[in-house]
Amino acid sequence: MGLPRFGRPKNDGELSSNLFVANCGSAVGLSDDDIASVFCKFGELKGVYAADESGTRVIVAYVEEGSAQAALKALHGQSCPELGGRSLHIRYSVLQPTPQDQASDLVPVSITASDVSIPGLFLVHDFISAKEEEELLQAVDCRPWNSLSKRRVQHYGYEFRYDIRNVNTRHCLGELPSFVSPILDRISSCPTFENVKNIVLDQLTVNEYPPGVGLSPHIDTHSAFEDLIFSLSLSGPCIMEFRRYENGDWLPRVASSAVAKIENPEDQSNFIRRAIYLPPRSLLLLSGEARYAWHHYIPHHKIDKVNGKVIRRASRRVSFTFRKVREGLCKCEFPQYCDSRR
Ligand SMILES: O=C(O)CCC(=O)C(=O)O
Ligand SMILES: [Fe+2]
Repeated sequence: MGLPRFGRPKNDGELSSNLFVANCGSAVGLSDDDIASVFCKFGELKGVYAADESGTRVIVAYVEEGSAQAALKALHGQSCPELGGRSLHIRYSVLQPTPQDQASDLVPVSITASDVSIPGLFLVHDFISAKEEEELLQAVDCRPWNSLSKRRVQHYGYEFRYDIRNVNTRHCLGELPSFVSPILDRISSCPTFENVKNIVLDQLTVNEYPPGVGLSPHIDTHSAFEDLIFSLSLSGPCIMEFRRYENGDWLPRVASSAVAKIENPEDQSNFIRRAIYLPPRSLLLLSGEARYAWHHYIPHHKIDKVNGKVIRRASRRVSFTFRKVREGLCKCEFPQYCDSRR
């Protein structure tokens, strides 16, 4: 089972026993226990949960609505001395059904990219051997991991900043490590991928997902990265789902007005969905429409259903995502999803 999911109340003025609290969390050095020790003064707590992957937003869930009301009144907009003097932004939040979990059983999971039928999406099975997989895992395991709220990451080339969903192009961390050179060479000579020969991939994000942990729906920021995004899956399988929203929805992640939509993407206009199974050692390419116009995400499941077969997530999945940092504005054909056009 994934973590409980919360969203903005449907009606203004609707009370709830849960609070969405922004500006505190693990990314600013405050543990769930630190936060609980402040909020428990207003009533019995059910728990403190990460609201998203930012590490700066949490859900504080009370047993009683009155406790949430009292905490909101006392703490909203105030700087909180027990939490390092941080000024908390608080609103009500309601528990959502888990549409991602339920609906993923309804969307058929394709094994091949041609079955998914999204232009620009490619999948190559067995792109690397089991020995190469082992070597890549060993290489990253002897380097330091950065812990996010639910998964660990490593960045090479340029650091990816989750708060702005972008990279700092002025801060280059150096070349990509030599242990990925054979992979990069193979990508440039792989006949499945057109137009790749002249592209120098210069940013690598390594993600390590424990079982049951996925990734929220997102489009990699257009202005941050060029067209081709490669993701190599190692160690364990997962499914990746895709959503194409009718109206587009590029939103800056840092704007407070965007929070509800990010927290609860189901609130947005209608979307169509597809899914693909990503086995270990496969290489996925998102390009063109698949990269620019479809949200991709990994459901927070411990078990995936693929063609009626139950597939258990392994003790971890590690992915290597290779991208090319963009210089200048994005000029894609999908302005409704593009931050360069806002
Ligand atoms: O883990 C993956 O395969 C995808 C990662 C991803 O979408 C991202 O880092 O933007
Ligand atoms: Fe992504």
